[in-house]
Amino acid sequence: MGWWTCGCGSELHSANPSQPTVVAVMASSALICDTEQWKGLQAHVGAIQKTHLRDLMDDAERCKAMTAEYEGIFLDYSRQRATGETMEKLFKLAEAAKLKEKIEKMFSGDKINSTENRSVLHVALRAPRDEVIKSDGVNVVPEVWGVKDKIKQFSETFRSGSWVGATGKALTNVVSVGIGGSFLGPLFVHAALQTDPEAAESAKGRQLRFLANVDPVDVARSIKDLDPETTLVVVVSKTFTTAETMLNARTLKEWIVSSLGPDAVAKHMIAVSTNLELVEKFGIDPKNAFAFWDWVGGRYSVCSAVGVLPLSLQYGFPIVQKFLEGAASIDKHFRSSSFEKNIPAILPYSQALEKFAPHIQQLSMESNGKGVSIDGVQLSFETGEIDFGEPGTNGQHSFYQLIHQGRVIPCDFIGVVKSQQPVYLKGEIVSNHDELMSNFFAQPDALAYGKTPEQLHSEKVPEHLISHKTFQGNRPSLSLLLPSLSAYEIGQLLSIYEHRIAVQGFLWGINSFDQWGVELGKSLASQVRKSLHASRMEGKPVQGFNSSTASLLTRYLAVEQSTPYNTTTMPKV
Ligand SMILES: O=P(O)(O)OC[C@H]1O[C@](O)(CO)[C@@H](O)[C@@H]1O
Repeated sequence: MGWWTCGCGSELHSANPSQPTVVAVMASSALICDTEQWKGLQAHVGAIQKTHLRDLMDDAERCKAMTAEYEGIFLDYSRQRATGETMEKLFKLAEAAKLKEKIEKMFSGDKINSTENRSVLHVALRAPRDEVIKSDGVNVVPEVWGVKDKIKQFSETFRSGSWVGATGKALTNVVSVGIGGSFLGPLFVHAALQTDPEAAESAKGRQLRFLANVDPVDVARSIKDLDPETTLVVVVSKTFTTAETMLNARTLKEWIVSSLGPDAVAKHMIAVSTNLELVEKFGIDPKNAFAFWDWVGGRYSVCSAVGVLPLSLQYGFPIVQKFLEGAASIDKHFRSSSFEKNIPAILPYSQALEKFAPHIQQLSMESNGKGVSIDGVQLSFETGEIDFGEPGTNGQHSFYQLIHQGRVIPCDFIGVVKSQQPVYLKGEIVSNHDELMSNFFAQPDALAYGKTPEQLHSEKVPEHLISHKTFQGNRPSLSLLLPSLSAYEIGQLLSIYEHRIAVQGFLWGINSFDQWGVELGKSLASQVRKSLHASRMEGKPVQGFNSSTASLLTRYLAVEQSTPYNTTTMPKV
């Protein structure tokens, strides 16, 4: 597994400075930007912008101080445009935002997702069996372990070959159907485990695939070369109403039924949901349904049956349990360490972001892309980040030019000391992993230092191309170095970023756990769906849309599709 870089659109201190009255203690509906601490930080940051990272990096004491370590995970944030004074001011800001209290409320099951009146308890999903975490006065940990025990048992039966399909054959392939949080988290963990030697050994002879997008081409990809006889479909949906997931689930049901008959569904389809009634209505045996709870946000659900079930089918429960233990270790660190030493609590100050997987993109952008405070007050500063990234050196051959000489985009570099798959070729200067990591160590300095006009002169760059802005550097980043990347560290990494995103939301004073925005697109798609149906089936003209959408739809409908509407057609690939 390599390393990733990440970007975002803004920095904390670029918030709009025109704020109303200064208040020292925040009233419940006051914005964080109205506090003295925010304004003090803003003024300080304005001053620090004048100091180049080259000069900040000259101070070895400062560099040493701007690090944190936990269980061998090492964070170096010295390439942030910040000093010890900045950090003090940030921690004061955290106090003003009541960060400690908010973290405690999350762990204690308070209904901090106030718009949905829900606790936010993904930490309970990885809590040890004897821990007590209450929501609505009820300890949820035994319920969590009840589902985990059921998954353990089911996955052992499945993997041992005792669970047989409709034709008596053992099942070796799993297609997990789900989208958003019901897909991206499990995909990330699967991608990371796939190359871990221990996990790979456990997964020998098995396949785990995902079907998320509603494009029929993706259906074709997900079942290419699979035989329904040896395939198990896991339908994963918190609500069991998501249009894309349900259509994909019905499509794979048809794939199974048309080949093995209707009774095969009981052996070839299982589900994960909070809505067990709808699971049963769909035709899945309730015995083969795995529950989770409304206090688990979709995008925070990878540690529930959403991830634990498909991953246990592929890798076995013991490996997945190690992943959960890794996440739990960070939960403990996050809850109990002082902010100065607290890795997830320090990360957000950098305002850089990761995309070690598209999972983190959803986690961050769906959580913190908000325009009002948790009390509904319009924000006068921007929240949220635009997150993107690439594994290893891929980004270097793609978007890094923008980061080096174009916009300032703070980055996180995530590296691993021990490769999952070490390679060394006799005669090569370095091992393949050292080659990868050479770039991990070099890029942050290239971003921080850039090139001075003197250097450019000595490189004989034509005079007219040289200015202090040619390659100015001063681009912030942070480096996170993990000892290795086994299931345990994968869990740790996940938990670090989950908490990092929560801290950002707590500081900004927003609700990171609702997602009203995405609902609008869904309801508009539903109008289009009705219109397409009416036009295709009843020849009705396109109506009720603006002229642009109407003409796009008319153009789309003008071309006859190769799938007639009244017969079932399946992918041919
Ligand atoms: O698990 P469900 O209910 O199918 O929802 C899938 C995804 O849709 C969203 O609600 C919106 O994209 C996500 O928050 C969620 O992860």
